[in-house]
Amino acid sequence: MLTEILKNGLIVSCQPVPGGVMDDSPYVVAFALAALSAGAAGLRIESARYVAAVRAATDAPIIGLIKRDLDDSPVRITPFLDDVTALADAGADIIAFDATDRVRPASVAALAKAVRDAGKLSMADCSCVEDARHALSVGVDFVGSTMSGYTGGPEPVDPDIALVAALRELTPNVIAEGRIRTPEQAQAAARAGAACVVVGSAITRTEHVTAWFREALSEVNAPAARPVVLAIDLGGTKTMASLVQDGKVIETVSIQTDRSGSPQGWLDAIAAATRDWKGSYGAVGIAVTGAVRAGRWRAMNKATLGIEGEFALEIRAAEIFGASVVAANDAQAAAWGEYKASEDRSDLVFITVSTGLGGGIVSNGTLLGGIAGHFGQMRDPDGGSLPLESRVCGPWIAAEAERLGHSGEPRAVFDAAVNGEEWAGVIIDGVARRFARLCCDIQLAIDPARIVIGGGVGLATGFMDRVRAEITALAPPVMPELRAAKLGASAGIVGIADLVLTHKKT
Ligand SMILES: CC(=O)N[C@H](C=O)[C@@H](O)[C@H](O)[C@H](O)COP(=O)(O)O
Repeated sequence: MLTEILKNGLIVSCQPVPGGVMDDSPYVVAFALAALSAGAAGLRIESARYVAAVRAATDAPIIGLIKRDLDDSPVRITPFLDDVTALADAGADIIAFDATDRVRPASVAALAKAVRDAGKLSMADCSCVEDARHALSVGVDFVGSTMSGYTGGPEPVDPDIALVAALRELTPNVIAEGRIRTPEQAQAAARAGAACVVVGSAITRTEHVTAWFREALSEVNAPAARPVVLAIDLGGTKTMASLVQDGKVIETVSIQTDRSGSPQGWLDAIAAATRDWKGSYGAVGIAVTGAVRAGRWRAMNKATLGIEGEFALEIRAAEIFGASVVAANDAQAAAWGEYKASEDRSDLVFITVSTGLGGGIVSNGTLLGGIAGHFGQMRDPDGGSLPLESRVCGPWIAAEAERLGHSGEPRAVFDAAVNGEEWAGVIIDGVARRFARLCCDIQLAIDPARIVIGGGVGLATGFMDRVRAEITALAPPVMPELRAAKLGASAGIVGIADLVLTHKKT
């Protein structure tokens, strides 16, 4: 009977802004009667007090709920069994309760039973299909999309029509609810299979509707702001986060990367360090050590940063930062930064040599994604099973120096080489020779117009000259054109910030 009345109907949720000027019985009753006079099929009313007041004014179907803010549970909508009784006594026909899978004082099954025992119908406010499946298995009468978008992460703007459609696969008793703000969205929900549609804020929260219009108007008059990007460079020892606008770094924070931590922990730490910037950026770019493919991150060398399996970096970061996210390998991002920093639009290979050896390739104006440019993982013909980067990096220079009884500081080894100390020259030349071979191989494989070199070792005094000398000695068919990187440590930050705006997903 009730199901028939509500079929294809509009339910108006009359929930004033808590503590607002309309948060009083006469307003709630007036909203309810006004909605019914215009053809609403039912009402959704919060609190036993307001349910009783509306029930005294109309016989129309009422979905009742009680909202509570609990210390020990995130569940807000009708958390207690006593709430069910209070709503039933106040005259609700349908009793709605949160049916999400979270820490809660009363189980979904117990609430459904309490509603049944009170002789009322139940509505499970769900956030996903699993919530609904469970709620139906314990005998609820209606499932609603009410909680979609409210169980963590940023609040979406649009209604979850896909969830409505998915709920319809489980039962015909689907109520679409949440962020339905236009007649077109209500139609979309009905077309997706909703038996009835709840509209709240758009009809009965004057403050919200006013703010929507005010914000829309202020956008028209605001000067065309250049987008600000939160750019993050997550490395094996240090993580940098900057606000970047128009290729310029506005502000930067730096934190240690907790190497024993996890990707989720690293993102949480960045979110905490950049908390004050929330709201001042519109998109997020993350450059990471390791490989990124289709937004998913995995380690290439677990010694640099250990990640178990694959991590859904773009999706998780979007949840945490509340903005769209583009992720890329750090050296690829730096390659893109160097490409954009120069006027030259010819193909470029970027190689960075520091604690490891990484790189990126820009071909035909496009940054190649996936593992393209992971030169450090290529085989060293004289290095046995070790990857090339284990003998073309700062730590190897330091280890060799120590083995020969000298200071294990790469910079000191370079200084000694510049000063003509033979032991140091031998170490650096060994690195330069392997690096020169790599450059010649890259030239044969990709034939870039230039190879841009960065990193603490790559840009150390005298290194590029030694590499050029080694290349000349190899007499390759085409001489690679070596150039020094321009951006230094900010290349990754600037590059990923630009990738975000050009949406160059890797
Ligand atoms: C998540 C939650 O607590 N939702 C509550 C449920 O009763 C209300 O605050 C919403 O106003 C109601 O769901 C209608 O949605 P909208 O106001 O977006 O049309």
